[in-house]
Amino acid sequence: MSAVKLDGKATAAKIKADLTTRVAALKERGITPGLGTVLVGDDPGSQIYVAGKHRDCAEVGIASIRVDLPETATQAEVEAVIDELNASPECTGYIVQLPLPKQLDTMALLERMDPAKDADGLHPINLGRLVHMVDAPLPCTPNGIVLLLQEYGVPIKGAEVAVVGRGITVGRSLGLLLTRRSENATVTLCHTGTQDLAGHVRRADIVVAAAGVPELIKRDMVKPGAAVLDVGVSRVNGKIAGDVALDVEEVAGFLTPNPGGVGPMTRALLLSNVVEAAERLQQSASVS
Ligand SMILES: Nc1nc(=O)c2c([nH]1)NC[C@@H]1CN(c3ccc(C(=O)N[C@@H](CCC(=O)O)C(=O)O)cc3)C=[N+]21
Repeated sequence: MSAVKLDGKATAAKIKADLTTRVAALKERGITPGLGTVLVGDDPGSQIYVAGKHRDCAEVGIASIRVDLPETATQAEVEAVIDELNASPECTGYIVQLPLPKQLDTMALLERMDPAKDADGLHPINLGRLVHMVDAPLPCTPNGIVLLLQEYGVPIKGAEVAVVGRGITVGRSLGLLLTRRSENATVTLCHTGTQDLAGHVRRADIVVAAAGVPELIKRDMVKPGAAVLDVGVSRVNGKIAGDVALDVEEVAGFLTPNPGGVGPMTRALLLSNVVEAAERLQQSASVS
């Protein structure tokens, strides 16, 4: 047996085509969506991701504003950039690339952002709204994972889902998303303190591997026919190493390629958050 490919690249292209139309409509009404990125330091991986985000923006007609700070940047320096982006009418949404260098207080910086411009959906107010199950910009990777499953008709309602990894950007947020009434999945959130990882993964209809440990999910841990999503972006000898072993392909019913799976979806949903923020701006401008 071989798994159906959950093609994130193709699904992201469809999302971007829709966004291109909406961006054109916004521009006709005098609003140009603009994404800001704040990158601190010179981690090569982060440089690649940020460059990719600006390319994506150009592709759908979103303006972009790139702010790069040195590895040694102080809290006050990053705060000044955040204040500027909060105030800038050209910037309708922005992200602070994570992780930040150790000297910086990530939580204080996230809290300083205007939640209405939070393109990552990681501002504590917006994550709080997700906990409360009310409308808010959603974290991009979890949102992309749900849309990819829906695109391929993988049932979410009632499914047993093993999420491996409890990071804010993926695991923890995805648990919140999948357990909303509209998704109604049953989620087991596994982490480094989990006693029997293989046991939890084996019961799952959907496995999301977001631990950042190469080949953590092995073939004999996967229930035949399960949908497996690989969020791993570790680099081994310069090549992307996912959290899922390659031969999982032989037992899974659905599998994301990596690259070409979850990554492109994350990027498309970032653009979607920027467009939605601009559309809300346009709506509030037209009623007042
Ligand atoms: N505030 C913040 N928001 C983020 O969304 C965020 C972040 N910080 N820090 C780092 C992670 C990582 N991340 C990726 C996004 C796209 C790909 C992606 O598109 N990858 C391509 C391959 C690209 C390559 O070859 O390197 C693919 O999967 O096909 C990968 C990784 C977003 N992150």
